[in-house]
Amino acid sequence: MVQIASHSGISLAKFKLILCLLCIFPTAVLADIQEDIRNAKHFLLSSPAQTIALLSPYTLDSADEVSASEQLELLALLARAYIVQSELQLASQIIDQLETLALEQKDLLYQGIVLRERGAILFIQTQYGSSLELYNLALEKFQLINDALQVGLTYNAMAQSLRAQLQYSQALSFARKSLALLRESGATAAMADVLNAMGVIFERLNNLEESLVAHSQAMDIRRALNDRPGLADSLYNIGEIHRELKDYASAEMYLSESVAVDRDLNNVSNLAYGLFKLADIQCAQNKYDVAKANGLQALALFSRLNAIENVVAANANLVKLELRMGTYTEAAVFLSNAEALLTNDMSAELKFRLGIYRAKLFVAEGEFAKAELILRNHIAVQLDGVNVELQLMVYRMLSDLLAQQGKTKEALAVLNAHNTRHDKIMSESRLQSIANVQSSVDFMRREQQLALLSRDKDIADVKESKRNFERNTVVFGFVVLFFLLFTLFGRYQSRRINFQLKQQVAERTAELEAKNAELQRAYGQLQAISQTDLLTGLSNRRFLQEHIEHDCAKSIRDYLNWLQGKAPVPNQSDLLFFLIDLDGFKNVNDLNGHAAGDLVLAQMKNILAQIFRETDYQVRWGGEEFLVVARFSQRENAAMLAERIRALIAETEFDIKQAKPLSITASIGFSCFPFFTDRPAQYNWQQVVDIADTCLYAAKQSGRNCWVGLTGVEGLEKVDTFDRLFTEPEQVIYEGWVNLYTSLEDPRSLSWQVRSTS
Ligand SMILES: Nc1nc2c(ncn2[C@@H]2O[C@H](COP(=O)(O)OP(=O)(O)OP(=O)(O)O)[C@@H](O)[C@H]2O)c(=O)[nH]1
Repeated sequence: MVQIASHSGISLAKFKLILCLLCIFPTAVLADIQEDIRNAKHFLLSSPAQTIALLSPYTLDSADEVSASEQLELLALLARAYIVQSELQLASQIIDQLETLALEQKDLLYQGIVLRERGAILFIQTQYGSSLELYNLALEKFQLINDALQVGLTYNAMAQSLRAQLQYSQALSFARKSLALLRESGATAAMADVLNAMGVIFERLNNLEESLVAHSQAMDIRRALNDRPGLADSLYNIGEIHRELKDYASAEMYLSESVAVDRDLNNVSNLAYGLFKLADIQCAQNKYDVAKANGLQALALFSRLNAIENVVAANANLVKLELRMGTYTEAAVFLSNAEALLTNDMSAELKFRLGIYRAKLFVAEGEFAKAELILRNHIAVQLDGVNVELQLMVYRMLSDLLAQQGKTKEALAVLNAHNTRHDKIMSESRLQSIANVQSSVDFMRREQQLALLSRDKDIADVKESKRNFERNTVVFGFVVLFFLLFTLFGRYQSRRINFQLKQQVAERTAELEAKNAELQRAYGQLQAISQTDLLTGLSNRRFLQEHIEHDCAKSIRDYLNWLQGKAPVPNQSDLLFFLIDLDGFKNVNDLNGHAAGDLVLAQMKNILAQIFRETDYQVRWGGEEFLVVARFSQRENAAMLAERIRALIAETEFDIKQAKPLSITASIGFSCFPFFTDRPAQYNWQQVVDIADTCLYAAKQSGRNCWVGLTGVEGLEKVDTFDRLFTEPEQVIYEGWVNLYTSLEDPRSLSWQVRSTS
């Protein structure tokens, strides 16, 4: 199965080219390295020589453009390739380089790989215990970096080591762990290798059915991956199991396919082994012709490969075949060929077998003594490593031979020796079992140590996660605090904005209210202006018309309440209407100028203010005529007020901005609303003004500087005398419909103007 490694000419040329490119195009070199590593991996199992050829140039000192990680990867690949090729010395040298670099780089992965590959070398050197220790150390490294794939691969290596130490159940347990991890890592090809190893272990445990299952699973994977060399291996292994199960037909079928694949692959070595086994199986089925043909082909191939021991073994099988066929001459030829090539360093069992065949031939030829000598030598040597069955068979052959010669006693002695040997072998087997148990205990102890390590790691992990939790809690706390502060800040901002907004709204509202008030004021002013006489500052007619109706209504209400018995006699419910007209005003203008007349008129406000309340209506009724309404007063006060007006005007010295002040008099006519207190709504306020006006006229007619007033008399028949007041006032006064008031000493001197009704 081993191929001879050689550096191909192409690779060396490539190496030189790389050295050139290293100086000129470092990036191109890097690309080449990557490609070479990829190709090297590809060839690793099918053609490790190719892997070595591709990667060796990079291990030289001059190749310093190679990065540390690439150097680690290619050294590991190279080491593996040398191990596959069984070039253990070279492999060790590469592993030393790999170790130096891995330690330098503090790279746990490659430190683990170094340990595992050293373990692999020890395994090949059959130092299984030591290899297992190294695998354990490698395992620790891979567990530290939590690399499931590498742990899986290492478990498989450990399984093989344990299998070699005949600790099959432990081996199986590791193989299963390996399988689970590799499945988890998706390393399908490696899984096939483990299944293959499991198949072998089951075979050793004599659990051939399980072995078949494992090998079949490996075969399925390899078929799916189109791994032809792997498929050939699986087919070979399955064939072997069937052979052990003595299901030769199936064994023949699988081995035939294995042979076909190897023939396709031109894998001469494997083909030779396949044909060798196939021949043996066909021999067991008594298919001597095909068996011989295949056996001869195997012999030819082994010869071509110069695999001398295998050539001897192939000859030995042909001897067995010929012996079974009874063709002793051919058997003798093959046996002579084998014996001619046999050397001391060859397998003890092979030598043993050849001895047995030679003895058989001697027996066939009647050369009993020679046969006996060989058999006795075989018994004396009792070679280790020789198949037990073969060893015991020698006893039986010798016993038979002696019995055949009538040497019954000796035959019995040999049989006894056979039994002793049998017992010894059994006892050795027991000792081996004890050794296995001891080894198992050692393993268990190691596993316990691993479990402790793992527990310590778990505790450390828990502590770490506690620390992480605490740290995360603090971080979380900060995050929460941040959000809290953020929310509070948001609220503060929102409140601030709201406050500003409220403030702005309040300001705007205040502004609006101020504007409104201003507007109201302006409107009031406008209204006041529109209802004020500009010259005198007194109200105008419009003002009176606006307000007087409301007062009249109240007055009427008050009197009606009294009349209806709802209230006592009203004493503050009369509206006293005074019409004041300046006397001879035309003369004022004429004599002093219009401006002087204006000055006189303007000073009337001050005079009226001295007599009337602010709430009374003081109106410039027109020209030099004024109307004053004393509101909610008593009609009994009217005459007194009229007199006060007259007197004050008469005694006032009007400043007309001339040398001398001006004196003037006024005539006053007055009346009251309601005119009749017991029929308050009979005359409206305009009618009352008309009555006052007729009174004023009478005062004018009666000499001026005096006053005249008329009020209705209550308790009379409700007769309308209004028109008559203008047409025949004196008659009405006389009839007693009205009360007459005047400042004239003799009311009879009053001169009434009589108007016609229209
Ligand atoms: N300076 C001035 N004179 C005015 C104003 N309004 C009216 N007059 C004048 O007042 C005078 C009123 O004259 P008349 O109606 O004849 O009455 P009088 O001269 O006062 O005579 P009697 O009323 O009969 O006493 C007119 O000459 C008008 O021009 C005014 O606002 N300013």
